[in-house]
Amino acid sequence: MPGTHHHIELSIPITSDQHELAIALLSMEGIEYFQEEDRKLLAYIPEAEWSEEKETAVKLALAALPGGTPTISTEFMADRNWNAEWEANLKPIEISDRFIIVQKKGGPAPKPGQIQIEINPKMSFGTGYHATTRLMLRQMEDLGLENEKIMDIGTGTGVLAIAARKLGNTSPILAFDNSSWAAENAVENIAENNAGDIQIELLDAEEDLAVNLRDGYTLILANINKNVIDRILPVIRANAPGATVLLSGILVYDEPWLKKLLKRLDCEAVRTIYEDEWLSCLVRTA
Ligand SMILES: C[S@@+](CC[C@H](N)C(=O)[O-])C[C@H]1O[C@@H](n2cnc3c(N)ncnc32)[C@H](O)[C@@H]1O
Repeated sequence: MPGTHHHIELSIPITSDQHELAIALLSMEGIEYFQEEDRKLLAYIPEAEWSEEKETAVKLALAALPGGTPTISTEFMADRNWNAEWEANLKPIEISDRFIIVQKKGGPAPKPGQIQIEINPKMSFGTGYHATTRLMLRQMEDLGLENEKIMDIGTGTGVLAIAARKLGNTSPILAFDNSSWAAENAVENIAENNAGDIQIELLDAEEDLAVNLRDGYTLILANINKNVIDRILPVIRANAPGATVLLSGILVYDEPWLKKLLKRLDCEAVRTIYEDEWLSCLVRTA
């Protein structure tokens, strides 16, 4: 894939009980890559997106933390082998009785009936360490998605597409992301899990959705964020009538906004589940 992946690392000195809130606040600023450490949170922004305005926006967002904006330090991070660094930090994470996510090398044996997904996340989102991913996986468990034609919007590590295959889905899956890093990583994770025949593309949901939806997807997975969902749900409603849409990446504080959006689009919230300050909503578009 072309392009480099230089990043700015923000080091935010906060205790781990503040990580979830800080991640939520920063994700509203479009920041999606985090690493949680003992006494700090590290956040990564592509170099091209870092500016004085962005720095001000980050500081303003973090002002909502108890104690106010912490002193943030920044460091330029040249493209490098994130793989090894993430692997060193990751621990297996049990999503439910049905799913456990392990890093590439090893992990505990799954319980009877439990599905093991191996994720080597590099810098992509979707390690299972974030509540929004866990909520998606838990929603998917009992959907009976064997024959659904699935579109996975913002696939990150590819974790949801892989999970769908491991739940017995055998129909076409299109998984895409607008980050080349994620798209590359998803391809590797799919191979690692022998979850073949998943089409991975570098696409932007806000530009390329309508044309791809014409292929007749019946289940659309979208763990993204409020702003993108606000713009793409009407496109899904118009171009994939009757499809089921599984949403995540929405803060509980934004549930009233979601309800209004669904009402406006004449969609039904079939099941909403929660973890920490996040929710996932299963939506029927007709
Ligand atoms: C919250 S992560 C979800 C990753 C994974 N699906 C999961 O559930 O863990 C959101 C992903 O959406 C991607 N993304 C954000 N905006 C997008 C857009 N407009 N089009 C395509 N992908 C987008 C990000 O690069 C990121 O990988």
